[in-house]
Amino acid sequence: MPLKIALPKGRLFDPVVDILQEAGVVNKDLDDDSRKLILSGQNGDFEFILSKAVDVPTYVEYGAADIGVSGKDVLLESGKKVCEVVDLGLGCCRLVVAVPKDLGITTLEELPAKARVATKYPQTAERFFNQHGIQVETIKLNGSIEMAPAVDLAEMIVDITSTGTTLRKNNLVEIAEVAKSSARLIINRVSYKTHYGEIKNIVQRIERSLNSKDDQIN
Ligand SMILES: Nc1ncnc2c1ncn2[C@@H]1O[C@H](COP(=O)(O)OP(=O)(O)OP(=O)(O)O)[C@@H](O)[C@H]1O
Ligand SMILES: O=P(O)(O)OC[C@H]1O[C@H](OP(=O)(O)OP(=O)(O)O)[C@H](O)[C@@H]1O
Repeated sequence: MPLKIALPKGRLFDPVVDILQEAGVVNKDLDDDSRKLILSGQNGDFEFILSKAVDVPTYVEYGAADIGVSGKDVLLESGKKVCEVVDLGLGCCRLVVAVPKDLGITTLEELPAKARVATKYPQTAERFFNQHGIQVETIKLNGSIEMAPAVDLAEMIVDITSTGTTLRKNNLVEIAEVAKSSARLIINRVSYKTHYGEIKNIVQRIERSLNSKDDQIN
């Protein structure tokens, strides 16, 4: 039986495939544009499941995939029970609270009571505001979150920022950091025991490859 690896389509796909190729886990080109969603590895040793990024932890938790790659942001939000084994150091971004610049708010304490927060990450946002003793109403969106305050859907947002361009272009300013995120290698808890040798070998090859890259940079 080939090991099943769930890969996120979208922005993480190419850099993740590069890492797997550098580690010698994959030695053929994988294409996420071919409409084919299950791809086989070179010697029938792996099967690659091409999933929406947000669904990878689900495939891995249920054992439909033994291994997967997911952003930490998605892992935090999903609450799925998987083993998180390697920080791949890509897809680096931060989950932040941001408000319209012209409100002049700079801290969480200045937020209006029961403010509405638009976000793709309602669980993570709720948890964060609860921890800070702030009551909010979360409104779940699936994209273009930065638009919400401008159209009076919400007073603030919790979303990913990387370069800061999207916040700036939409007249928003960050007032707090919720979490840092990067892509993680995750393993199904049962597979990690039943296929320990094979999976450990893959993990070590990826870690060695990442370390040798770090050595070349330093
Ligand atoms: N601007 C960014 N810079 C760096 N990493 C990012 C950025 N935006 C998102 N990410 C990371 O990449 C992961 C996948 O994002 P991607 O946009 O491919 O999927 P998505 O958010 O599910 O979008 P879609 O709904 O279009 O599939 C996110 O979960 C996050 O960890
Ligand atoms: O700080 P920046 O470098 O501008 O990046 C941040 C943007 O990147 C992501 O959006 P994405 O392109 O995935 O679109 P989305 O709105 O559909 O999530 C994220 O949701 C932010 O909107």
